[in-house]
Amino acid sequence: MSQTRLPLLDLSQFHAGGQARQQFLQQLRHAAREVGFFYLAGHGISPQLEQDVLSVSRQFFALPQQQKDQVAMVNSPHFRGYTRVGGELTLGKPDWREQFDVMREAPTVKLHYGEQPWLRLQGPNQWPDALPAMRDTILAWQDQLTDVSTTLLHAFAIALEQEEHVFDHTIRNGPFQHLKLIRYPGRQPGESDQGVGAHKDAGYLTLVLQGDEPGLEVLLDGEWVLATPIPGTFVVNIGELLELASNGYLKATLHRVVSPAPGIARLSTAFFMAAQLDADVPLLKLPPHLAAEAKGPASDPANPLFYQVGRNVLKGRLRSHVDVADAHYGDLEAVL
Ligand SMILES: O=C(O)CCC(=O)C(=O)O
Ligand SMILES: [Fe+2]
Repeated sequence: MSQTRLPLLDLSQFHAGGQARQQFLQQLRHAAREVGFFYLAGHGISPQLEQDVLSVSRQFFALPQQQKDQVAMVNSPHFRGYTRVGGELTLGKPDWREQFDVMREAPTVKLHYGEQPWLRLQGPNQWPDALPAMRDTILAWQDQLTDVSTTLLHAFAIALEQEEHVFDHTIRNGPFQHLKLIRYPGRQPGESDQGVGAHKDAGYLTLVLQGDEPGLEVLLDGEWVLATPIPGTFVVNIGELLELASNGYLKATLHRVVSPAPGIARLSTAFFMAAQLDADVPLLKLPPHLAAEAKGPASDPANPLFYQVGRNVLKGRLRSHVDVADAHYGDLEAVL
């Protein structure tokens, strides 16, 4: 495994304008095209909020198992709440991490016959009674990460020589937000080291906050490269929606997390932003010099992407959380 650094970009250069902005856009295009991953500094999110999020996450995972299970995801048709170690699958194998999933806080939609099944993704989050401050901290975090992701989406549009607001109609009613608080326990001898198996993310963009422990690895030119945590930065990666929108010009890159050594736990938060559920993936008209390099998205025949965002998101959720699928979507699995 290599220790090579991923590119590091500074978002304050984008806001500064002039030469600094041009340099940022050039670096962004290069990082997203060649690597699919980069560190982001200068994002403007307060270090205090970051500490509060990691602290509430630590407190949550330290709760007695029975209290965590009170907010188990299997209670929620909206895929919100707690998943035990081994409860989520990647490539059909259990991931050795426990996690707490949050999305946009919304009322439940009453589904009528013939309506789109992905409407059922909308609804309330679950929150543990034991941590009354958790809700406000985590929702503030989700909102701030949404703002940073939206700024990045504008920057991507410009970097691809599009109108800055070319993606806005796909997030106008509120992009699809999905936040995970994650804890990777140290592996015991003989146990699997699949913290999370090799995968690409499905949305537009992902922002990962790593605590102090390394573990996130990125596949570059056939080699797993460690994304060493850098304080004050997020790791940003391109998801399959941006790859699809740019006809493969931008790259969604495989990555994984290797479990920490025995006795060490790794904390992270991952925020995935996609287009709103009722959107279709926008297909950009690239200028000829960029289009010449856009060879189509690298799709996995075993897991075809749908251009309809809600359908794509629901398919991903059903594959990852089989218990939720069985409990709440038994009637739909054949359709998807
Ligand atoms: O925990 C991390 O560092 C990354 C997690 C990840 O890639 C994911 O959940 O999609
Ligand atoms: Fe990921």
